[in-house]
Amino acid sequence: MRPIRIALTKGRLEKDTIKLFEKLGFDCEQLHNKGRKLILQIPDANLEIVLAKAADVITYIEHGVCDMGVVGKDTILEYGGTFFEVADLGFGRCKFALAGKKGEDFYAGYAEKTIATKYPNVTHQFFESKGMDVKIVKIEGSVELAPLLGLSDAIVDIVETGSTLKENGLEVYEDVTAISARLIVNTVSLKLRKAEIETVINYIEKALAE
Ligand SMILES: Nc1ncnc2c1ncn2[C@@H]1O[C@H](COP(=O)(O)OP(=O)(O)OP(=O)(O)O)[C@@H](O)[C@H]1O
Ligand SMILES: O=P(O)(O)OC[C@H]1O[C@H](OP(=O)(O)OP(=O)(O)O)[C@H](O)[C@@H]1O
Repeated sequence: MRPIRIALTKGRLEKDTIKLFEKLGFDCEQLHNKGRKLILQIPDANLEIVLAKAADVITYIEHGVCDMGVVGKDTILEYGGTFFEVADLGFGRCKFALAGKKGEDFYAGYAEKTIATKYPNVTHQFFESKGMDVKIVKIEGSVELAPLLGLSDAIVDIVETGSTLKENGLEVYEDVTAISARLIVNTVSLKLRKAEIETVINYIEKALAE
């Protein structure tokens, strides 16, 4: 049987996830010296680590080719899917916020608003919950440009330190939802390899409580 596979979101969540694995006592030598390798071993724990883009972590878990995953709540809210969300890992903290040019009253006037975002589903749900019709424009990155260039009235985007907004003359109008990294598990794996997966979850929960 193959080792339990954990899909790890590349980029901002990588360092803190490795720190957590080290706290569990795992040998993370391969993770530290990965070079361009995408599949790495934690030999002493019989775990295999797969490095993937955020949305792909969910895809690999849903298809059952990875058993567990570490992914931001932002990705879970945007892409959804069938899996168990078993723990809030407490790192990767940031938030979704509605933001726009400083000093403007977003809710003034009756004209339909245009919102630019990398997260159309989160944005749709946010405005639907307010009973407000908006036009959503999908942007792939540096979403802050959209209101500055006059493409949108506001953005829904991730805010962490707030520096990107501040340095571009923008401000938060309203918080949408808090975000942090989550541990997710394939529903079938949790049944078929229950003991092994629960051992990892228990280790993680113990480390988080320390
Ligand atoms: N300032 C931030 N901006 C974006 N994501 C953040 C931030 N702080 C924490 N995160 C978390 O880190 C996760 C990974 O973000 P990262 O920017 O590394 O990859 P990404 O969102 O796929 O972006 P890119 O397409 O630029 O690689 C996000 O899904 C989110 O949960
Ligand atoms: O509040 P801050 O600490 O400034 O962080 C928020 C910024 O970081 C993210 O962008 P990222 O760097 O991932 O680039 P992107 O816009 O190309 O996605 C996010 O989309 C914001 O632009």
